[in-house]
Amino acid sequence: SLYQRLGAEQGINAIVDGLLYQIEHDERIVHHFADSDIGRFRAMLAEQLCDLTGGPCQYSGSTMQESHTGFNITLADYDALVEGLIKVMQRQQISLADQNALLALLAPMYKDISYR
Ligand code: HEM
Repeated sequence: SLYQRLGAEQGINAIVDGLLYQIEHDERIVHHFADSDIGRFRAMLAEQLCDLTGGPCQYSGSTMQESHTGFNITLADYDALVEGLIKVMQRQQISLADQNALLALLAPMYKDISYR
C-alpha cells in the first residue's frame, strides 16, 4: 500500500512532524493555527493520512468541512501548505510517484477545506 511505501507509522509521523515545522515557519499560513491545539492537529492528521493511504487506522477526527470552518482558507493558503508537504516528502526521499499519489488523495478535500 501507499502507507507502506511512505514508511508506515514512522514515515507518516515524520511527514506530519516535517509539515508542522514547515507550517510553523511559513508566515503565509501560520496565523491560521494561532488558537489551535497542535497536539490534536498532529495526531488527527497522522491518523487521517494513515487511513487514506491504506494503513491500519480509522480517522476519528472532525470532517474536513467542520474543522476548517471559520478560517476562510484560500487557494493560496492551500498551495502554501502543499508546497511545504512536497518539500518534506522530497527531503524524505519519497518517490515522485508516491508523492503524487498522496497529493491526489488530498486534492479532492480542497472543496471542503476552502472558503468556509
Ligand atoms: C489537504 C489538506 C489538508 C488536510 C488533509 C487537513 C487536515 C486536517 C485535520 C485532520 C485536522 C484536524 C481535525 C480535527 O481536529 O478533528 C485539521 C485541522 C486544521 N486545519 Fe487542516 N487540513 C488541510 C489543509 C489545511 C490548510 C490549507 C490550512 C490552512 C492553511 C489548514 C488549517 C487547519 C487548522 C487551522 C486546523 C485546526 C482547527 C482547530 O483549531 O480546531 N488545513 N486539518
